[in-house]
Amino acid sequence: MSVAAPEAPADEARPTSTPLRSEAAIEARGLTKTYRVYRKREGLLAGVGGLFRREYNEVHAVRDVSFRVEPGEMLAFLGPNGAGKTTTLKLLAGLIHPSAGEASVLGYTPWERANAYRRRFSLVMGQKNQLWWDLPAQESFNLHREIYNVPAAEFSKRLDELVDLLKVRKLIGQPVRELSLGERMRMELIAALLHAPEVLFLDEPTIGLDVVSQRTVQTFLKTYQAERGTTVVLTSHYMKDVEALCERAVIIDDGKLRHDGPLSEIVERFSTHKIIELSFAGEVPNDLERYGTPLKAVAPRARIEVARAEIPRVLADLLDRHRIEDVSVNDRPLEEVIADLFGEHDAEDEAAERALADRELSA
Ligand SMILES: Nc1ncnc2c1ncn2[C@@H]1O[C@H](COP(=O)(O)OP(=O)(O)OP(=O)(O)O)[C@@H](O)[C@H]1O
Repeated sequence: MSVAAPEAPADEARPTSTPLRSEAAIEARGLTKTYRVYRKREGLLAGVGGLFRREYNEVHAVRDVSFRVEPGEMLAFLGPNGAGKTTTLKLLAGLIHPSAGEASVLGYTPWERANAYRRRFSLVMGQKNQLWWDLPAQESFNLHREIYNVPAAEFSKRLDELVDLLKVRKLIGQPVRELSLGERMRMELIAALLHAPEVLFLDEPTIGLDVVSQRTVQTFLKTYQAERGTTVVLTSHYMKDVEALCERAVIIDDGKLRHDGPLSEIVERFSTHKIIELSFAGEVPNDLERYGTPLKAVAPRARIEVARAEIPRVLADLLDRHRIEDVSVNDRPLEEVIADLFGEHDAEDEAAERALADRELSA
């Protein structure tokens, strides 16, 4: 006689879809999200008609994206504005359903929204305030303790460590609306980490922060992640965050995956130019444009940006025509390569402006 095993409570149930390969902390396969956006038609008549027969446009936010994140890895998830980064993170956090494809995070299908999964990850969005605006952060932390069922002793210990690491002990009793953007982001991070998630999705955690706060957040994330082995997916427009924290990057553009590999390969793969640095024995010649684009430098040194394919010819020409004491050929900084790739030369200004507008809206 066989006895049916009692059914696991829906909450705790593991995903029922076909298990994906291996023990990756996160795996996305063919992840696709298409939004349907109501198309408003011009004119009164058309508007009235639209009440009866709605027309929609499709926005292909994420198209057939596949990648893996290993346990304990910190992955940079990069792309220009509107590339589909936030949508991907929302899918992985189970906030929205995909139009097609599969994903597995810690063995769960995110959009099945098992409570057991919710307790094991956190999503921090730099542009969204998740704490109670009018209450001290401490109150929001207490609420998180209740929601996530964190035992009191563990909660106190973690909170103690986090406030020290993020240097906000004196501020946790102050209403959140009185905090600076940098202080508020540190509180957001604390709230996100109080239940010790194994996976952390960070969407622009340093957006709009001043350089000092940016560095505090970076240092904190680095220390915390190294100690806890948390798996992190980080989106950021600040390449300094990315360079400080991640070794591997996935790049998406227009919803499609364009690169998945070491950060160092990005420069190799996408940089069309290199920089020749020269130290002249005499005067710096005034016809450097013939070799490429001269960059700022102090005599007797000079820097020229030169197309990669031209480097051997330009070097030979320079050495032939001038007395040169020292020469080196260097890659362009990652920040510049990414900015070119995304056509976002003023990404930092743009990000700061967006954060400011966001702050004004929520104030
Ligand atoms: N709820 C929605 N309804 C319709 N379209 C949406 C919705 N959310 C996002 N989109 C669109 O999907 C595309 C991808 O947006 P998403 O926010 O994922 O990009 P992103 O890479 O995070 O951009 P950013 O760096 O600017 O935050 C964009 O064209 C955006 O306008």
